[in-house]
Order: sequence, then structure tokens, then C-alpha cells
Amino acid sequence: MKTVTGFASATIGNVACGFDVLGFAITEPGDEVILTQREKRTDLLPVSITSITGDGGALPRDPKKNTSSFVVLKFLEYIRTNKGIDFEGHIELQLKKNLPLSSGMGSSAASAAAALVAANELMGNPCSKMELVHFAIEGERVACGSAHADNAAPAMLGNFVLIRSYNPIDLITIPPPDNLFCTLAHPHIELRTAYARSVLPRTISLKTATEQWGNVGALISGLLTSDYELIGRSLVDAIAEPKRAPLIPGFYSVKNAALEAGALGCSIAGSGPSIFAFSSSYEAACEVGEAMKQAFSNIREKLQSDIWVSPVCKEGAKII
Ligand SMILES: Nc1ncnc2c1ncn2[C@@H]1O[C@H](COP(=O)(O)OP(=O)(O)O)[C@@H](O)[C@H]1O
Ligand SMILES: N[C@@H](CCOP(=O)(O)O)C(=O)O
Repeated sequence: MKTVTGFASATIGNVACGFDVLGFAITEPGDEVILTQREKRTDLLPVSITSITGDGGALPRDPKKNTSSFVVLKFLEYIRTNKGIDFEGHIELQLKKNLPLSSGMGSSAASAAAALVAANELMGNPCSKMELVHFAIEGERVACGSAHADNAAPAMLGNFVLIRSYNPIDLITIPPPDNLFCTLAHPHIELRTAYARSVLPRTISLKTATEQWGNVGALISGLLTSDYELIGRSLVDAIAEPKRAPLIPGFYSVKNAALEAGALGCSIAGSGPSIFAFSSSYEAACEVGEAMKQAFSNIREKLQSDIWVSPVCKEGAKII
């Protein structure tokens, strides 16, 4: 019997202007997946979920519906047909959900990435992370109906990840500037990714499109040249933010509070309800966090919120 634990941290998809094409990982919090390999198969499927903690019973226990187990099933199929590894034993999966659900923190992607690095380790590491990430992206289709990569890719690979193409998948990792810190404010409400995607426009004007890709290009340039002012002024989202802000109570109050506290820029984390801001020092990021927390508690709904301040995680999913 062999046991391995995988860990993958929260991620922020979109990064304001990069809808579905840009995301980054932070160092904490993250999900843990413990895989135990048994010699004898005890079920029709080679993977079973033996426990999930931290989800309040909300997540599916069906191995084909939980992203953590679903991606391991896909991985086992892949190594059987492509790596000549025909696993005939059984894998018991325990999931420790440390990430809040439907939070805008890439919760489903973290479970998938943690499970994949653990399964890869159990099988002797036959796959690279670039191979594993394909399964994590497919896991998002199970989670929210669309295989968007801007959580799954940074959850697996760390850093910023730009998705140049989805077909075929073409991922470009971008290391963060040394002094870039993320403040993440998670209000104690849920906003399902699938619903937050349903409110988006299906078409946009040429004017909006040119604004958006101008900011994406400028943001990438700012990241690559450590131009913190350019990073900040590029965090402008003309597509998703205007449609999703009404779904987050107090969004504009919290965003203004972050900017007044000195944030370089601020927008919705993924599909929300979390909100993220960038700062160019840890101390500034902490002050921004206090301002965001206060702003959430000052609105009519008096929302409580959790705050995390973190550099960008460069390691990605790992064995712990
Ligand atoms: N292991 C998992 N962790 C989180 N969500 C999961 C998991 N497996 C399936 N899901 C489903 O994924 C959907 C997307 O939610 P989630 O990914 O938590 O949002 P977010 O990515 O904004 O944190 C939810 O409906 C949830 O039930
Ligand atoms: N690009 C996606 C990102 C979803 O992130 P999540 O953390 O809310 O799942 C989108 O904007 O729908």
C-alpha cells in the first residue's frame, strides 16, 4: 500500500482583462488530495472517494462528478493507452477542501491539480505537468460546464499562465515580477462559476475588443518588464466586470477602497465573488486587505470576508 498527498493552491482567473486566457496562482490557501493505492480493485471504477472534508457535504461523491477523482480516471486512461501503464489496482481518494466553493478562487481546479500530481507520483511520474494540465482543464468542464484553463493551468504550473490557444492547447507561463503581491478578499457568499458565465455577452463591439486586447498586451508587457504602474493601469475589464459586478454586493465600494488604500489595480477574481488587488509591496497589500475587509463590512449586507495576502506562487501543484 502506498499513500501520496498532492497540494494545489488557489488561482485567480481572468486577471481583469484576460477573460479565459490569463490566470495566476497564489501560495495559499489550497486543496489537499490524499491517494492511497490498493493492490486489489474494490469497485467497478479504479478510483473511489473515501472522504471529503471542508465542503459541508456540498460536493459530489460520485467519482465521475468530483473534479479530483474525475481527472484521475482520465489520467489512468491516458497512461494505459499512451504510456503502456495498465493500472489494475484501486485508488482511494481523500479530499481536504481548504478552498471555499464557488468562490472565484479556482476551487475545482485546485482539487483537480492536487489529485493529478498525486496520481502521477503514485504511477512513477510518467507524465509532465504540461501533459497533466490537459486533464485539469477537462475537469473544469465537469465542474462548471466549460473547459476554461485560466484556473487549471496556473493551479498546475504556477506563475501567470497565458492561454494563447485552446485548440490546440498552447500555454505560456510568465514568471511574476519580484515585488508583486496579491490581496484576495473573499466575501462569505457563493457565486457559481456556471451562473457567472451565463450573464456574459455572446458578442462584443470592435471598440470593446480593441480596448480589451490592448490591456491584455499591456498587462503582459508590465509583467515581463516589472513595470508596476503599467500592470496597475492595465487591470481594466470592459467585458466581464460590468456584467458580473452587480452579482457581488458592494463590488465598487470594495474596489474603490482598495485603490484608495494604494492598490495598483483591482478587479473580480475569476467569476467572483472574490475580489483581487495587486500591490508592489507586502505591507501595502496588507493595508489594501484591511480596507477591502472594512468596505465589505460597511455595505448594507454587512458582509464578512476572508483576506489573503500572497506573492504569486511559482511552484504550482506539488507533493507534500
Ligand atoms: N473538487 C471540487 N471542488 C470544488 N468544486 C467542485 C469539485 N468537484 C466539483 N465541483 C463543482 O464545481 C463547480 C464550480 O465551483 P468552484 O470551482 O468551486 O468555483 P470557483 O472555481 O469559483 O471556486 C461547483 O458547482 C462545484 O460543485
Ligand atoms: N475565466 C473564468 C474563470 C472562473 O474562475 P472561478 O475561480 O470563478 O471558477 C470565468 O471568468 O468564468
